[in-house]
Amino acid sequence: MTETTQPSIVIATRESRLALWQAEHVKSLLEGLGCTVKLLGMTTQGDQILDRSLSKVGGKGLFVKELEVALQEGHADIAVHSLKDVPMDMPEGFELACVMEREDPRDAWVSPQYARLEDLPHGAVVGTSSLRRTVLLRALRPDLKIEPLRGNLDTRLRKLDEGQYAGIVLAAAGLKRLGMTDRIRHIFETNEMLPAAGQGALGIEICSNRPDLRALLAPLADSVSWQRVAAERAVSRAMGGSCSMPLAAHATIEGGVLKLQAAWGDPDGAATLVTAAEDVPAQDLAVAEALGLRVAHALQRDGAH
Ligand SMILES: NCc1[nH]cc(CCC(=O)O)c1CC(=O)O
Repeated sequence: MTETTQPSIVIATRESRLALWQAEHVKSLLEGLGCTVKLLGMTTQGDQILDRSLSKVGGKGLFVKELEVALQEGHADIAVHSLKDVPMDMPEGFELACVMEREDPRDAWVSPQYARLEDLPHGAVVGTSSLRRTVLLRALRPDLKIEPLRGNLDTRLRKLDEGQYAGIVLAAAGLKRLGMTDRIRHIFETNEMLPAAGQGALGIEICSNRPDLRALLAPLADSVSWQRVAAERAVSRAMGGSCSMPLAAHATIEGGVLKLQAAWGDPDGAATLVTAAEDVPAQDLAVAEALGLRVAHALQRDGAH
């Protein structure tokens, strides 16, 4: 009799509540495919450095480096990431094996007192450390005082509850995943606040020398989400994107049309935004990435740098 061994997978994950939820989510999907799955929790530099803004200390890579080392050394097989936190170009030897079905990509307004941004008194303090959210907030309400807010979701909500801010802006996806939709007062439409490339989407990273995992993970991929995110990430890549750049990119696929919008704001300048939008018939990842490049060039032509 032949014995079939079930694949056994170790997931490297950060230990914030959101990261653990995301890893557990992938774990249960993989178990549904017959795998045995364990989590390997770890702390990254991005989790430890909380007193400085990420754009100053080295950016997105800080949240993924330790996980990649665990993959490389064989302590884990896959890493689950919020794609928003994953650098545009993976380091040599690593790849994105799949992009999964996307949560709501939009930003949420969270405030105990004020239902809408419009309700804030003149000069109110709003918390965010995201340059993108800062320039977009400034475009909506130039009078607001934007102050830094770092830390995981629970830390940010605690700081809000301590009264340091009139309100804060967070990704709707994180709040929804953690069952905290009751904290959301308003979800910004994408024309009010254009989301970050990849926001709300999860990706699974593997070492490129593990084609077995590529095949195993294929059923978890969502083609529509992947094309949208590929277009958005191509804008960031072409702009030299890191989180020290105030850049927004958001794609949709409706009626077979891939539509991409992007915005760039001068971090030190006035409340003016450079925007660009284009669409193409949705086809594959290559078409999505080419669209991203065109939109990035349109931004650059109009003054983004
Ligand atoms: N930068 C932290 C981060 N990375 C991903 C999310 C939200 C979840 C997601 O985008 O999938 C968040 C929190 C936030 O921006 O409010």
